[in-house]
Amino acid sequence: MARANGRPGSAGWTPPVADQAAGLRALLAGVSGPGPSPPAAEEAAGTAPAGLARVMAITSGKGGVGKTSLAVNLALALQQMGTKVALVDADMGMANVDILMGLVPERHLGDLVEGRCTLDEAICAGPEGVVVLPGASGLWELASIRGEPLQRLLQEIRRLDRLVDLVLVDTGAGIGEQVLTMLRATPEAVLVVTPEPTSLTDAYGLVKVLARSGSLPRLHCVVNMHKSAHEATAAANRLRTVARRFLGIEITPLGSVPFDPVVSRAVLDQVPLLLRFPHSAAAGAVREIAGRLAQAPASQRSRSGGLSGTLRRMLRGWA
Ligand SMILES: Nc1ncnc2c1ncn2[C@@H]1O[C@H](COP(=O)(O)OP(=O)(O)OP(=O)(O)O)[C@@H](O)[C@H]1O
Repeated sequence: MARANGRPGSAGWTPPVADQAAGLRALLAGVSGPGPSPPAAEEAAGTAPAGLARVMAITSGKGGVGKTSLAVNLALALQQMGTKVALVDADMGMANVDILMGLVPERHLGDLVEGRCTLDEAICAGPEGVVVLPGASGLWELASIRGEPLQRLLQEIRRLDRLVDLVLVDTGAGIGEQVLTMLRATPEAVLVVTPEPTSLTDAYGLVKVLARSGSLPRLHCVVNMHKSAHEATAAANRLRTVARRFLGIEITPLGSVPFDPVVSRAVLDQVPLLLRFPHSAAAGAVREIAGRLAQAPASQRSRSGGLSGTLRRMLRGWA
């Protein structure tokens, strides 16, 4: 469980205190066993086993485009709309979901992967009841676990799959091996770009590498930090058009978030934008994107099985 940072000025949400942590534990206790493993035939047929969470990566070709800010605030917006959300910080180099949410986690994903703690101990109660699995390490370690420790981990992750409706995974940026392995295994991904040519080029580069591997998630895109609606539309269209024309891949635009100085102020306060500046233009834009995301049909391709299914595919990718 996590401690709150207790920073003065962290207004806008009540940080997790003992009873919230206990509430989360109680919720997990209600999800008693690991549940049935999704049968191989079901997975091959591409039908999602009932009760397992939809999984979506939040990724980018270039760093610093606002991927983590979007992941945190999308999680909040969706939760406020009634979707139960878990946010997994899998950005190993720059794991900072906890910082943006004002949490001080005692455990993280790496501890769970290496069997040093249970899921209950690794997760934190974030604002609005978002379940947060903080990062730091754990992805490389995943590649080498086998046998009994792996089965234990999969059981724990299946509990998370049945606790929430949606798992958002904040990945690292770029085309590193960890990110690619994760994206090849993930059913859906939101590609975050800014209107800058470097961001669009790097995003296209990422899609191209994934396309060559023949295994890529259903792709959505969000244009962040735009200066005008026209600029945002032009950027989304450019990315869409080149991906369709040269790679034969569809990227569905989900909307855009304007450049808004309150985003950085919320980061400084370590309070998510949606709670610190709920009436800002950027917060409104995030809520619109969340609405579209909730409406978009979940991917049913042979990629079902919640986060535990994604994990199994990642392990096959590394094998
Ligand atoms: N819409 C926005 N308007 C203004 N500033 C923004 C906006 N979105 C993000 N930022 C700022 O951009 C910076 C980078 O954001 P963030 O850390 O979320 O990006 P990232 O893509 O996750 O970066 P990294 O690759 O380092 O993980 C932060 O200072 C954040 O406050």
